[in-house]
Amino acid sequence: MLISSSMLASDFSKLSDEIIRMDISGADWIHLDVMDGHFVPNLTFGPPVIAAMRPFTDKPFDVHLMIDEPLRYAPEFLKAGADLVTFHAESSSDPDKTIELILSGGAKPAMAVKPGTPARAVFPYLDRLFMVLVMTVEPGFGGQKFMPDMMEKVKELKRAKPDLLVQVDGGINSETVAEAARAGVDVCVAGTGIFKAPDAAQAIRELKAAAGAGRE
Ligand SMILES: O=C(CO)[C@@H](O)[C@H](O)COP(=O)(O)O
Repeated sequence: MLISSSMLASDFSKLSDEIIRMDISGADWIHLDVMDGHFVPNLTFGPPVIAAMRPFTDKPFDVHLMIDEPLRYAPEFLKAGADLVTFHAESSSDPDKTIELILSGGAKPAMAVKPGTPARAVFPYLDRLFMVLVMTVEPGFGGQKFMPDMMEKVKELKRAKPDLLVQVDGGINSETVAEAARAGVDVCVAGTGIFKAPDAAQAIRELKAAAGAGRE
């Protein structure tokens, strides 16, 4: 199980230290939640802040765009150093054009579905997607409860394309990570469970161990 640590739960007053802390704690990817106040009822950060964080780690930047117009803004996120760009099936941008743009910028494209959106919304694009993100909470805020019903979507996606990476995001802890692993999830986003733990490295190790046990 890969762990993508969500900077949404970090201390924003010391982002460079927090990135370094995740780097040395064993996070596989750094998850960056971009919210525009329209697509979701919250605002976070944009390309300049991501570009400022970029020099502090070589780990992949996993940028989750919770914005209305990913096609319009994706070039700025590519320039800021995004390695993966995830946009939502519910956004107003054309998915084919958005995928093309991300690929032409040298990054990996992914699509996300909110809890109320069926997995089949991304089926037409699966052949060009590196990953699908199944939201396990309503996007917008950290610290919410994992929705176990979403595991059906994970299984459906894996049946449709077995080598697709499936990511889940929201409410991940040592119990829910095992449930996700059993369903076939490859990447878990975790914010609160890592940043608020007394020892982030231990929290990441525990998540990975629990996922391993869940798969057995
Ligand atoms: O995208 C989001 C929320 O919209 C997530 O990345 C959360 O930030 C995950 O946080 P926790 O549930 O682990 O606190």
